[in-house]
Amino acid sequence: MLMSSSGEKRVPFTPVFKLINDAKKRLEGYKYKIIVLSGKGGVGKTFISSSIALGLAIRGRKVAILDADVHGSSIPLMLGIQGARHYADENGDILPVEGPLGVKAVAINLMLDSPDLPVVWRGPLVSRAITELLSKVAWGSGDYLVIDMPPGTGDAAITLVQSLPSITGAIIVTAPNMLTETIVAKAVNFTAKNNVRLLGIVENMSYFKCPVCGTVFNLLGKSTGEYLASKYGTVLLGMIPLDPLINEAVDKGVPYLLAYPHGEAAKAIMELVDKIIKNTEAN
Ligand SMILES: Nc1ncnc2c1ncn2[C@@H]1O[C@H](COP(=O)(O)OP(=O)(O)OP(=O)(O)O)[C@@H](O)[C@H]1O
Repeated sequence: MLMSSSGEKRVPFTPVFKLINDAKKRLEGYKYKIIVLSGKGGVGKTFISSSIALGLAIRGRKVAILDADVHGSSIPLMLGIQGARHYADENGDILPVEGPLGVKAVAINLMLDSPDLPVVWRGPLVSRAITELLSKVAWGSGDYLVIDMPPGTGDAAITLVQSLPSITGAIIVTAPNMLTETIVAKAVNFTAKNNVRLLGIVENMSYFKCPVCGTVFNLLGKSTGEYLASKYGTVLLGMIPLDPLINEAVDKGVPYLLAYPHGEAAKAIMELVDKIIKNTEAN
């Protein structure tokens, strides 16, 4: 600690570029970093990110997940670790919370006194908080880091992408007919402008298959995933059906993929995970 000439205590100020460098170094231990984004809230981005992380762990990969959706942080809920809290080691480094199947999770929600407290921060503060968080987590090493991105394509999303070393690819989550076209276009442009490879689009809440008669209903409207993928020169990685058991599992505090491994959406998620593995590990 330093003292000013008038005797006031001074501590060194860490500039943002140093935090970004520190964050990059700390994340170098992960072979593949996948960002999951959507241009619009409520399409199931958090459900898809947490399920990809768990699915990769089911396939034997060492996985970590970052909940960067600061205002709508719900990864802990989806992983069934809502009551857990982050601790720091003796160096002050933040330790990830170990979730099911050894998935390491980092989330602002796991640092709050109560998960119900709103995070009332404006854009610049959110960006700084994310960078600072990334620069202080003892991530260790592993195969995959999945990042549930902040909603939209604004400041927080840009800062995050700039703080990550060598992003393997991005997955855009969409849902049928939710004004998808412009929203997906924005997300696609975001990846292009930030030089991130687009792995593909996932259409969530694609359809509902009646468990009794097997009839398929397009409850949210006609699927647009295939059309959007071809329009933006990418692939449709998966169509995940609506499954009421997802919220039932969340309410029970158990991840859906573990509670209902034979559920309709679980099968589609595991197919998606296998495509991700093929796509990333072959390159
Ligand atoms: N395929 C699905 N079938 C049924 N319910 C789903 C499905 N996908 C997500 N949900 C539910 O929809 C709600 C919104 O999902 P989620 O929180 O993942 O969306 P989000 O895009 O991250 O939202 P936000 O941007 O508002 O945080 C949750 O209650 C989730 O359990």
